[in-house]
Amino acid sequence: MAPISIRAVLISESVDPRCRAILEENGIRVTEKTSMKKDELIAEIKDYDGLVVRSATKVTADVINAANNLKIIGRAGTGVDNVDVDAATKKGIIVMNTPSGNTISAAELTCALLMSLSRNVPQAAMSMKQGNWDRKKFMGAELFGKVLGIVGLGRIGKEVASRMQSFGMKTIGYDPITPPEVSASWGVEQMSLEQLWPQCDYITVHTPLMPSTVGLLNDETFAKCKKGVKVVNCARGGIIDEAALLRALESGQCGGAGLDVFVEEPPKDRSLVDHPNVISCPHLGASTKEAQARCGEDIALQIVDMVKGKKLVGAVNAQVLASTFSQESHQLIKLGEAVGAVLRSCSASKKPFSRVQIATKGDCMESCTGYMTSAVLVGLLSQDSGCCLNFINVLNLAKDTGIMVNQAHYVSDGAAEGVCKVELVADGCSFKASGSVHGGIPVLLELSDSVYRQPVALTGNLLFFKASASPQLLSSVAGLPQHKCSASKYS
Ligand SMILES: NC(=O)c1ccc[n+]([C@@H]2O[C@H](COP(=O)([O-])OP(=O)(O)OC[C@H]3O[C@@H](n4cnc5c(N)ncnc54)[C@H](O)[C@@H]3O)[C@@H](O)[C@H]2O)c1
Ligand SMILES: O=C(O)[C@H](O)COP(=O)(O)O
Repeated sequence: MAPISIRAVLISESVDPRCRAILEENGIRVTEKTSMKKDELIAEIKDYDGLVVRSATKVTADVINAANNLKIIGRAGTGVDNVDVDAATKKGIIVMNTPSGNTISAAELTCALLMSLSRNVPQAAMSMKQGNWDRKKFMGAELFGKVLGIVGLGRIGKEVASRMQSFGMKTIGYDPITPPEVSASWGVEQMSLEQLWPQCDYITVHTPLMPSTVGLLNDETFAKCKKGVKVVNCARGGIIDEAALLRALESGQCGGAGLDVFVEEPPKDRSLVDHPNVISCPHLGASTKEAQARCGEDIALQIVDMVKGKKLVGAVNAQVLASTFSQESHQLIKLGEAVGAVLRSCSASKKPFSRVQIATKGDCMESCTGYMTSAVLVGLLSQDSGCCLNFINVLNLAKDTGIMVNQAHYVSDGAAEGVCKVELVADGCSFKASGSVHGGIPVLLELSDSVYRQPVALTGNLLFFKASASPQLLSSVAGLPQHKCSASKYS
């Protein structure tokens, strides 16, 4: 994989200064422009290869489509719901985040809200500032012995669990991916949401915002909870349905809410913020010096490592790309792309492609199974796609254009060299090619039914000439005397 060149990065939010410093130390020009409106961002983004954001910049499809040079969107933080990841993937742009940099800070704020809810700390502090001394009004309840339901048992959910266990809370939870035995090892008993709702005194959500998590707590689920349940949302606005929460607070079904995040930030509708049983923060989960230093530094280092071709860390939409950063992958990628390009030329008059079958053989090809399909498809589809094709978008493009792609790997049959065989079906005709790497150079071994006695180096410009085996014809094309030419079906 050719190194990804990043010369200019735009930072569109307040990101720790270490981010800029690290990028600049590595020869990347950095511009910081915060609080841009959408139109300003659309106008500005054209000049950059990289964009670094936090949660406030909405990197919509409009912004992405205006970004002709953009190669990376770096999120100095966890949630990427403010980035249209599908649009970025389609355009071949890497989306990268720093998912562990603010875990502890977000977990600590969640715990602070749980404690504040149990003892009315913000309301009492406000009352004191107003000159009152009201001991009765702010009667609280101990957390000790209460049940905390944690929905989403990833990084933050886990840290919240261990901290609240030290207060003597019983922690139960639900997560569709984290195995129950794993969460049990850190003291969280997993169960279905149906079982969880009625048991909880407190519920905290720690899932990403996505269609399946929008409105996890809604009118119906609130009704299944204990009367007076208290809820915390330090994940994303909308995971707890805001209108349902307000109704539950008003009816007393919900006894209090701690909110760090809102569907609209800042929220124009202040009904929740102003409710006496709600304590809220302006999205402060990651707002600590430590978290910001980690996230700012991490995103810059991840970008630099990628540019230097060292490794790819934190990419959320480029799983294939991550396996292409090893030295040995470079020649194999060239091989796949070249075999794809040869087949593209051979089948030029027979489009569209309907099926591509890729088979790799031999131990040395085992490591490339993750990216060989993408490499072949890049070679095959590059000229016709009309967009910049790369390992981030090529599988999607093949799928969108209805090309059926199969890949298989076969263990070595004793032959030392690894082989990559590709069969392409276009307009009912089949085209086949196989290649290998000899002495660091990708070579063609077979093309359709012709086997080359002398492997053909897949470098530079190649002319494939199809004719019946006739030394006279070949000598006239090559401009050489007959005795110096040998011909097969393809030469
Ligand atoms: N308030 C803040 O400033 C702040 C800071 C950091 C992160 N966050 C938010 O917190 C979220 C969680 O962060 P994390 O680092 O723990 O992420 P994570 O990916 O480690 O954990 C998320 C967990 O949610 C689980 N999940 C997915 N769908 C689910 C569902 N339907 N029901 C239950 N669980 C489900 C996943 O399996 C995963 O284990 C982020 O997506 C981000 O939006 C907010
Ligand atoms: O997802 C995150 O990382 C948090 O919500 C933090 O967002 P922020 O970087 O805008 O504070």
